[in-house]
Amino acid sequence: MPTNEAKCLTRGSLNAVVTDHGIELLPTFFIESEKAQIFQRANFQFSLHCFAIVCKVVDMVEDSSKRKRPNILVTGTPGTGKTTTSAALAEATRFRHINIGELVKEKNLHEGWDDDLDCYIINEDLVCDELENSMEEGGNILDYHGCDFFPERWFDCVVVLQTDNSLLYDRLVKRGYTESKLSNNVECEIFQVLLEEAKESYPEDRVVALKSDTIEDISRNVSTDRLGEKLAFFIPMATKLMQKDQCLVDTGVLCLAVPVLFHFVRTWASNQ
Ligand SMILES: Nc1ncnc2c1ncn2[C@@H]1O[C@H](COP(=O)(O)OP(=O)(O)OP(=O)(O)O)[C@@H](O)[C@H]1O
Repeated sequence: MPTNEAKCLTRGSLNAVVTDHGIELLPTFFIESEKAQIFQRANFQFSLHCFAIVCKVVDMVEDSSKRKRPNILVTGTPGTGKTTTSAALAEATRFRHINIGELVKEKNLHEGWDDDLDCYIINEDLVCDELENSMEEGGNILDYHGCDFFPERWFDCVVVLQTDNSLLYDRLVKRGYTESKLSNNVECEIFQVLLEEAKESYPEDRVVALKSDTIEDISRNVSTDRLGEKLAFFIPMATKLMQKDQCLVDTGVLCLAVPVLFHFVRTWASNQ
């Protein structure tokens, strides 16, 4: 198995075949490199260990798909509506809304205040450590105006909100932003900095850019009509993932159980 394949693929199948020597497990299971080594040495003869192997396979299937629900990152320039959209999305999906700015403040995940930028200097490592368990579990909507320091594996979808420059300007003025903060953010929007960052940090097919000019845009972005078009997997994906996981477990067990049973019958018959 080529190393790159072993590294990036985590699923496949493991077939048990009855031979003259007993049962051999033939791995076509694409797994992480460490686990791959176990199976590269495969051609396991059937023995009492077989039961342990079956358990291991089932464990691995479960392991490789621990996340039963997707994680979504909602990003964009400040003022594009991340918090408003994430809150609405959380209500529609029943997922957890995590506002990174709030989390940083609440849990002290920063290295002090930056007077020039007028915000906390966040400690990215502390933030990632804080979130790791929840992200592994899935079902999170992260809301932050940056996206390049989160692990790529965390997200199934990265939504980049975009707002017309003059509308954004007005929103930020209403917030009382200083002139330099205003122009920084509007420039950031003009040059689509967040969209570029998202495309560089995540596979393109996971990145969705959505217009967020009006309240109607927000409701359209999280409505079921819109789900059918762009975000269809937000709600159904959780169910699909669970069905797929169950199916993989079932298939793994079935692939092994049938030949194992056959072997027992054959051994029993030959002893008669
Ligand atoms: N699509 C929209 N249409 C109209 N108003 C909006 C829209 N999105 C956001 N707003 C308004 O703009 C302001 C900022 O919204 P919000 O806090 O959701 O933005 P944000 O991107 O999360 O900002 P930040 O990054 O600073 O937290 C709020 O007053 C909100 O009501």
